[in-house]
Amino acid sequence: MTRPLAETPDLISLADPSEPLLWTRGDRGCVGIGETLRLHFSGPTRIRDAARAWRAIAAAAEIDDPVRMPGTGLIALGTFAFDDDSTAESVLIVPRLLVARHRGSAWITEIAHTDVLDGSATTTEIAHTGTGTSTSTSTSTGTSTGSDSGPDSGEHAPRTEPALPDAAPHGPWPGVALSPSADGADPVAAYLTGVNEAADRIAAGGVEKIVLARQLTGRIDPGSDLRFPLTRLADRYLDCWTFAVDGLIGASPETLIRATDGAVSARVLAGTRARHPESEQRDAQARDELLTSAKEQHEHDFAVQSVVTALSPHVRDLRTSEEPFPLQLPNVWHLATDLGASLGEQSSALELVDALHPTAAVAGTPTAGAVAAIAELEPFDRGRYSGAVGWIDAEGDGEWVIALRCAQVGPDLPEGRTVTASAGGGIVAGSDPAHELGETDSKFRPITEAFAR
Ligand SMILES: C=C(O[C@@H]1C=C(C(=O)O)C=C[C@H]1O)C(=O)O
Repeated sequence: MTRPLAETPDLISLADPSEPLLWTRGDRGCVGIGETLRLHFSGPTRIRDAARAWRAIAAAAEIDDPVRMPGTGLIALGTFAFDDDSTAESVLIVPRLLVARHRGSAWITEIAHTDVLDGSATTTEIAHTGTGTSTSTSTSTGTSTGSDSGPDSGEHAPRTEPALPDAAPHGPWPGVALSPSADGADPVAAYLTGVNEAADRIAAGGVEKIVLARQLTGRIDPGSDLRFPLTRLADRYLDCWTFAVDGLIGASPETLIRATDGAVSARVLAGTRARHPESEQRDAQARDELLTSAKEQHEHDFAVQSVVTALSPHVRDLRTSEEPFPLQLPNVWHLATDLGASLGEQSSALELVDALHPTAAVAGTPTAGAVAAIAELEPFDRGRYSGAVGWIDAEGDGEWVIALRCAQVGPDLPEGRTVTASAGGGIVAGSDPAHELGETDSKFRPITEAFAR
C-alpha cells in the first residue's frame, strides 16, 4: 500500500512546535508526529539494553513497507546519555506518524502498537501475540482522510491510509541569549582550571587526551516554537544532521555510525580552528595551520584509532581516507577522516553505537582514564551531550551522530523552558587554555545563533 506522497513536504514545518522529533540533512530525513511507544534506558548497559529491546520489537512487528527506504517502515529515534552514571534518561521513541523525504520523494508511515507489555495493554491484546511489544506499520500516501490513527488502532481496526496532517501555525520565538550559568561560581574560570588540571594529568602520564566541555544556559518563554532554531540549524549547517529528540536539539557534523544494507560508514572529527569569514586569507591560514599542526594530527589520530579499534571486530574491509581532510563548516574547520566498511555480522546500528561509544573525540585516550578524569574535572552531568543521537529501523539499519553542537531544552513550564548547551574540545600535551576556551566559543556558535532572538 505504498505510493509516494504527491508533494515533498517541508519536514521541519510538520514537526511539533514544542516537542519536535526530527532528523534531517538537506533534502533527506524524517519527522515524527505523535508518539506510539517510548522506551527508557539508563546506566552502563543503556545502549545494549536498547539494542536488545529494539531487536525484540522489530522481530515481533508486522511491517507493511514495500518502500524500504531510510525513514519508512518501523523506526525509532533515540538519544543516549554520554556517561554511564548520568541522571539523564536515554530514550527510543517510535512516532505515531512518520513523514520521510529522500530527495524528491516522500512517504508517510503510520505506526500503531497492537499491544505493549508496559501495563497499559489489555490481557486480550497481550495474549494475542504472546511476547514483548508488537508494532504494526503501514506506509502509504496521505491522500485519503479518516485515518485510524488513535493510539489503540492497529490490526484490529480497519486500516485506512494515514493523512498528511496540516503543519501547526507559527508560534512565538522570542529567543534567548545563552550565557555561562552564574550561580555564584565562575564557570569560565572553572573550565580554565579544569584544562590546566587536565594538562597536568596528561604530563604526569597515564592519560594522553581528555575532552573537557563547558556549558551555556538560558531560558526560553513557555510556548516557544522550537521549529525556529531547528530551521536556522538546518539552513546553515548543510553538512550536519539537524536533530530534535526529546528536547535535545542540535546540528552535528560527526557521524558515529551509519549502517545501510550491509554498508557501514563513519566520520571522525578531531582538531579544530575557528573560521575567519572576514578574510579569505586568514581563513585559509587557519585551515593550513590545522592541516600542518603536529598536535592536531596527533589528537586526530587518537580519535581515528579509537573508532578503528572499536569497529574492527564488527566489520570487514575497513578503509579510511588516506590523510585527514579539512571539513569546512560555517563556524569551524575540523580535521576529518571518513571510514567505510562492510558489516561483518548481523550487528544493528545500535549494537555498533554500543561498541563505539564513547570515542576519543568526546572522551579521550585511553577511554576509561579519560572518562574518569571528565567525571572529576567537569562540574556538571553532560546529559545527552556527546552521547549518541539518531534513528534505527526494523532491519537494524540506522544513522547515529555524536550529539554535538546541541542544547537540551527542558520541559515546557509556565516559568519557561531551560536551555543547556554544551561544547568541549580535546586537551593534549601542550594545549593552551585560552585557545581551548576560544575553540568552545566557536563550537557554541551554531546553538547560540540558532537560539538567539
Ligand atoms: C567535543 C566537541 O567536539 C569534538 C572535539 C573536537 C576537537 O577537540 O577538536 C572536534 C570535533 C568533535 O569531535 C564539541 O563540539 O563539543
